[in-house]
Amino acid sequence: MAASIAARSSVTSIYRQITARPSPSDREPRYTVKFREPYIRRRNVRLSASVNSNDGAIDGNSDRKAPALELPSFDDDASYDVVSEDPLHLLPKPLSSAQYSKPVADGSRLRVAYQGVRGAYSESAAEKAYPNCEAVPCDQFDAAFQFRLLAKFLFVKLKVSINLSAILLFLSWSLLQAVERWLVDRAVLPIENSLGGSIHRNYDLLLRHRLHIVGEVKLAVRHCLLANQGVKVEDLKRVLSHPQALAQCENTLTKLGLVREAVDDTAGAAKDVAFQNLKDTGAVASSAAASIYGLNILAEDIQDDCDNVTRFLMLAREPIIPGTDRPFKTSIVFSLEWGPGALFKALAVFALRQINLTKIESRPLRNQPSRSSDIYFDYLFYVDFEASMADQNAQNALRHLKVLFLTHVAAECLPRSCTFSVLLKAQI
Ligand SMILES: O=C(O)C(=O)C[C@]1(C(=O)O)C=C[C@@H](O)C=C1
Repeated sequence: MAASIAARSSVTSIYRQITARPSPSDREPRYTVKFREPYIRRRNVRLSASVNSNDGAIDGNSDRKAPALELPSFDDDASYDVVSEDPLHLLPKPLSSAQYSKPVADGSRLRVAYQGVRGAYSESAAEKAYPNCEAVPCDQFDAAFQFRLLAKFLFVKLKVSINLSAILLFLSWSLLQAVERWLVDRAVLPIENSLGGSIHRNYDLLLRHRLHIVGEVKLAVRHCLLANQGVKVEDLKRVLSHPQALAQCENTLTKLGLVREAVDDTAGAAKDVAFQNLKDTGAVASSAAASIYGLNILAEDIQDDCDNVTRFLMLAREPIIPGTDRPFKTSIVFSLEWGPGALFKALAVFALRQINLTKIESRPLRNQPSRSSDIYFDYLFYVDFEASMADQNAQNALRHLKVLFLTHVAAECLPRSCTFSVLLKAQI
């Protein structure tokens, strides 16, 4: 009987000890799975693979032995491959392609929320991805929305037309909640920077929200040191900015000996400096922020590397179906049962099919009981690869991944995969 993982919001799983045991009959180690104490895994990860319960064991049967885990073979990997036209029912759902700059169905402009105030880099990213969009500034906090009923009352009952950004800011609605609650059509989320690396908090946010990646955009980020008119560099004692921006300007700020203070976004820093007419405090922000808030540019291009690029993801409520007519990129997230070479074997399913990986990131899996030895963590692996989910090759790779780690080891729905996005490179 097939059980859909997606249907389970909290998946009961079991703690297992994997031991490698040399088998007398062949030279390759065989892995046996020994179940120990049961525990509950509560994950908010959207899962869309299905698992055959005949394989055993999401029920926590403590004596069940799992079959041997086979190593991925470079000779017989084709045995996992199918050429059928419709294998998708076994696989993570294919998601999204992009709807760039198209008006929404009612003819109005696409509303794209970004975190921060006017002049933030995220605003430029929104405008780059969707040139005719209405970019909507939004609060960053991921807090629960306390005024939902009030907003519903205003919008639905009184049909009040109020400036959207004012409402979003007033209500402290988070960026991603704004999309989820249909106030905007897209959200822009910085995910990675060429100097600072991955923006981990935003990786975690991807899993906490029911949104799909529908595109990405890369933006050259050129930071300026801004101050009020008449203020000189020597007058400055502190500097305000977003933590990522402060980190990207580490060398310059260290040379200047400025005390760094983190705020929610770069443009917000510029706004604070201007509105409070601060004389001993500067801001690291864009030249656009300088002109919006009437600040002077004391220094340009102060980032540690002149090629400073941030990659932003575009998120939407609805996925769109990937095709094979253009190049696609797919993002998946999964976790692995630990054991020798587990990650190597997982990644081999892509290498075997000449599928190029463009990014791998790991994050600790939260709310997990610690393993007995206390030295192992569980991880979520985020992998981006260059293929479309409509491509048979990509489907086979994910099937292979599933066979290796779901059917054999897991009795318990591992990998807790999979796709939360497919995005279209060609249009970016
Ligand atoms: O503060 C801003 O202006 C942002 O858009 C945020 C952000 C980020 O989170 O990385 C975006 C681009 C730059 O890397 C610095 C800051």
